[in-house]
Amino acid sequence: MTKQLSQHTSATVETVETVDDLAKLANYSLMDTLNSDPDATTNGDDHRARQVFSGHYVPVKPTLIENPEYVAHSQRFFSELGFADSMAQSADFISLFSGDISQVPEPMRKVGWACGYALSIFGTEYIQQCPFRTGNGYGDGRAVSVLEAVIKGKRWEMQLKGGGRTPYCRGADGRAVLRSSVREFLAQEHMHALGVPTSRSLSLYVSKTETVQRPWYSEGSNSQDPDQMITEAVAISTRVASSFIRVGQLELFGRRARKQEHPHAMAELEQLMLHLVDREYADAIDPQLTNAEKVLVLAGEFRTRLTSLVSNWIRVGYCQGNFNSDNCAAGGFTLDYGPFGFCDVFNPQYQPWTGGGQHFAFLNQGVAAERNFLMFCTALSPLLASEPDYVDQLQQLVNGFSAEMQAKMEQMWAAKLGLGAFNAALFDELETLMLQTPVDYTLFFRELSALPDDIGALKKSFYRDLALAPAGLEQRWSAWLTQWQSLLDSTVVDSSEVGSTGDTNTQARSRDEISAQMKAVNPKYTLREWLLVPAYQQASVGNYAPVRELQAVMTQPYAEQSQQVEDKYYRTKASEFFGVGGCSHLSCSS
Ligand SMILES: Nc1ncnc2c1ncn2[C@@H]1O[C@H](COP(=O)(O)OP(=O)(O)OP(=O)(O)O)[C@@H](O)[C@H]1O
Ligand SMILES: [Mg+2]
Repeated sequence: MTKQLSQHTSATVETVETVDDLAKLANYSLMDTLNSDPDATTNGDDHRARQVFSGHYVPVKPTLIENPEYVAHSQRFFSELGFADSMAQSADFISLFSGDISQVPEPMRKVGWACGYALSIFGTEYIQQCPFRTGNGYGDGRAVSVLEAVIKGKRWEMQLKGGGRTPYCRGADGRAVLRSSVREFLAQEHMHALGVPTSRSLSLYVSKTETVQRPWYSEGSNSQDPDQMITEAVAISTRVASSFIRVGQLELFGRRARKQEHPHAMAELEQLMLHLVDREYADAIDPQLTNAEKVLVLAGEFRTRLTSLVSNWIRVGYCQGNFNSDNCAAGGFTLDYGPFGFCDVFNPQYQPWTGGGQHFAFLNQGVAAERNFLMFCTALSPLLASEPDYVDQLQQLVNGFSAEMQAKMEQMWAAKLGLGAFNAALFDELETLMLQTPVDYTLFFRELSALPDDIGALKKSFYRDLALAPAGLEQRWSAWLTQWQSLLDSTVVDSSEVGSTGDTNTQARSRDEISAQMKAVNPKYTLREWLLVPAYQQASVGNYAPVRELQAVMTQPYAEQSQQVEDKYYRTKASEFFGVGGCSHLSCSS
């Protein structure tokens, strides 16, 4: 069954100026090394919702959006890839990334692929979401990968979101609307600029003529659920990552292997594991190891990445909202910006998605990650069936997750506070004060990063006038600040811990250094929902300037930027936005 891993034989192209240049870099490792659904047509024309019983992928042709119009591309990512900016508005590039791959030059292929995956919610296996009640009809319902390329020595997979129906569409339209595409497009590049691992944004095109209906909120509605159907333009955003393998995908193959659903089930699980190692963990896993050894190292590496991912999310105020196993990338980066949100008010229970439940709330994300890690290990455990010692070691990794998560969280809080070590008493009092006041999470930590002498400057982040707050709150804030200042003064920090200089010498820091270190971990600008709403609303009437302005601001989230930018974007959430559907909470994201 195992096919030869494809070699990185693509040509080297310094600057990619045309789709012809890009085609020269094509190198399809997934299609060439993994198994295609044996029931699928090879031309990818079969878009019916159906069960897919085996194979790692289904060949699928995307369905183009009619009359595509350029909305935005990521200049930064283009530059990292060596792509000429002009390409984003060239006819052949627009065609390709708005879903028409019928004309792509060789060796690019005129067929893309979609993958099946399973779903677990907070550690419970589900098959109910599959229309056939088997799990065989669930997967990329509207995500279609169209290219893999080795660019500057690194392999990238390019995936259209909203690229039309696939066999996993479950009767839905396979489309994404402009609103959700703008959100995901901006969020991915913002997250990258925040220093948090993520899939990246390449491009965003909207159809000038094709629309679909979606439930949504009427203007100013306070309803939890959408109260009307609206007509929205369809769009295709292209996201790019080293792979799109999800924990849920390993689970689909793990479940099949566990239940011996077909003769190749175990081999397919093993192939997928090796493919994951090749795509995401090649630097960390010695190819000479046995497969069972690889599984253990893989799990340890994934645990390290996942715990650091979640502590980073919390550092920047991000709540994924729907952290199911199928939205958890096995490479340990952020994937699927659906009902996500960047918090305004600090609230451990913050959860923008009305359907999400508290288990995916802001400060519960570490526990949700632990459940996904458990499902990751459960999925791989059939590969250790003949190695009881290894099963035990895998279990140890699961048992140790929460301690590693806790350690990463403490490191992160210490860095946000400019301290070399976590101080539980100081943090507990701060958390209580932040909740009681309440405070704006981003503004608070950024103001603190200026090392204020008194609490005056911090009040910019308070959602309540302390004069109207319970007696004693102001004094407690002052006492907290004094205690923090004295810890700061007495602290020496290993500068490598905050990731700024790489210098491992322990040294005393000047106030300027402390402030600079804090500003490097406490962003000034985050992509709050009330900033996104006007941007996608304007985009829906053909004005893309606000999207591009937001993109420019949010791709430099730690920079001070101009006074004008500060006045507009460095603010607490206005009172009229609280409780508003589509702004303070969301139901669906598609
Ligand atoms: N309009 C649609 N047509 C077909 N399938 C859809 C549509 N919207 C969502 N799905 C599928 O439903 C499942 C759950 O949706 P979810 O909101 O997690 O995904 P998504 O945002 O489309 O996906 P992704 O995880 O790929 O970013 C996914 O498998 C997705 O492909
Ligand atoms: Mg998803």
